[in-house]
Amino acid sequence: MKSSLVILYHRQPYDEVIENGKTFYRDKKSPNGIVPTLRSFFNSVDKGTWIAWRQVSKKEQSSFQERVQVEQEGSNYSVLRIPLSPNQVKEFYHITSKEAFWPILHSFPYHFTSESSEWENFKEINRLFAEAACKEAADDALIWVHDYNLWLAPKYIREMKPNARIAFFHHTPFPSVDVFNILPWREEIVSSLLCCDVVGFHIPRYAENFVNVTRSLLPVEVLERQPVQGHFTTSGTALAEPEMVTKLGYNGQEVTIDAFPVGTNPDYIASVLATPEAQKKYEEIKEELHGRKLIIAAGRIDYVKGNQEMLEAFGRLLERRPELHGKVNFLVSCVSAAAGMRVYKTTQNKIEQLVGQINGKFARLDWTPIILFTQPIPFTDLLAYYKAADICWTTPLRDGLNLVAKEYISAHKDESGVLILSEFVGAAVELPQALLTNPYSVTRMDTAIDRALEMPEDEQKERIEAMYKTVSTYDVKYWGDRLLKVFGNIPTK
Ligand SMILES: Nc1ncnc2c1ncn2[C@@H]1O[C@H](COP(=O)(O)OP(=O)(O)O)[C@@H](O)[C@H]1O
Ligand SMILES: O=P(O)(O)OC[C@@H](CO)O[C@H]1O[C@H](CO)[C@@H](O)[C@H](O)[C@H]1O
Repeated sequence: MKSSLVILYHRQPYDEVIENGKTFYRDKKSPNGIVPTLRSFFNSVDKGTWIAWRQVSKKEQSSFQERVQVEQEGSNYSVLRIPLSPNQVKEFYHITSKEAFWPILHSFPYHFTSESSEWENFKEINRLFAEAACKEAADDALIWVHDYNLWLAPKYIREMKPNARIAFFHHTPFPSVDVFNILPWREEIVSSLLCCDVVGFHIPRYAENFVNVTRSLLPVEVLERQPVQGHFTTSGTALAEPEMVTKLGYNGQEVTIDAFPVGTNPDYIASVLATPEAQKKYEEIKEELHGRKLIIAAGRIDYVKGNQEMLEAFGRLLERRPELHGKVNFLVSCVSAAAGMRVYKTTQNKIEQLVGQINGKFARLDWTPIILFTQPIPFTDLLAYYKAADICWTTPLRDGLNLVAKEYISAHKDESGVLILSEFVGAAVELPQALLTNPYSVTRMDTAIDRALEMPEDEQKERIEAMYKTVSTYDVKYWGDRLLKVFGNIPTK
């Protein structure tokens, strides 16, 4: 049966685990903000298909099962898997996506290398995704493509299905025009995105950057420009934007440009925290702290996440304020998102070296300042750590949005807590009540952690309350509905 909603995202929505020869589909362990978002989204639609890749070795080919039916958390959808060889995956994701696109998307041009990239392989995999989508989609279906790994899918879909309804959501930052245009394949990428009916970004700044790139390369027409609406900060912080282009014309296609940041699910977070398991974990954490303050930083191992700068700031804090010795713990949960990422090895080594240096310098028999977790934390436990943490320190150098920040706020509803947030993450223009800081500045980082440690309880509660109102209004359902409204007639539950 054809599907009314076809989602294309390169990862599968679960971890495949083989036990005693049987395959089980378990919740994903490694950090990734898109998978839980899209899984929540599927809870509100009736049927649908998620197209992803799955690595299939030669000996697995004969038994490979293309389609998996997912029935969990009240949702019922199928996952259509595109079989890729280990080499195709390596070239598509670990190298081309992570060593060429990723540094440019996050404005690290000196990390960029295209020599090892396989553009033809990238094109072929995008074409396979497009072919699968066109086969799966009903004539009036919404085909929603996610993130940079599938930049070329819209072009192929438009060629195969001229009347298809195509949307694209860009989960990472979209950099300024002089950074993006470093990519040798820039024209092909933006002309593919201009085949969409809607191209969505987290925040207006990314949307404006995209429009500037299209105008620098192609004869696009600006059809509509509007003042930035809604809850976004429009000036006074690094990623603020007062107005944005909302409609472009190119090659006979009218393209709606929209900014709607991914949300989290505060009610679900509250329900998990209310379970006996979460409450038990929370009590254990508080007991092990013996009254010490807890700072948490959670996320993936990635140079864009700024863990090195945060650890260096924490080291300066202990140097500057000996009265804090024995009084504060810094829990750094820094997980490798996937195996085979050679770009992140250097970052992981640096983090481990810094943790060792700082602990070696300041630890006592009864106090180890930094606790480093390099394994994924089960979501229930992670929420308990958020709840127990007095401060959440989230200062990436760049980050598309950063759902960790929104999850921490959700876990602190009606309570005190402090969020230190980088100005260079998408969420910063949604959450002006966070302690916004510039992770590129030593002084600003030091000031931020000092202020966080000294913030009066009532001020903490006031800020958390205001931020909770934002994350609970602009939650993951709001995000999904925003697009469904544009396309109408997608059967929802
Ligand atoms: N140590 C960890 N173990 C398991 N999940 C984690 C860990 N740290 C973060 N996460 C989860 O990973 C996701 C990270 O999303 P986000 O902050 O948007 O960054 P990104 O999508 O770039 O990884 C969040 O949903 C968070 O719950
Ligand atoms: O598969 P990856 O590691 O390339 O994906 C990175 C992606 C999913 O983890 O992260 C982006 O999407 C998140 C959800 O929109 C966003 O919060 C995050 O900032 C982005 O890095």
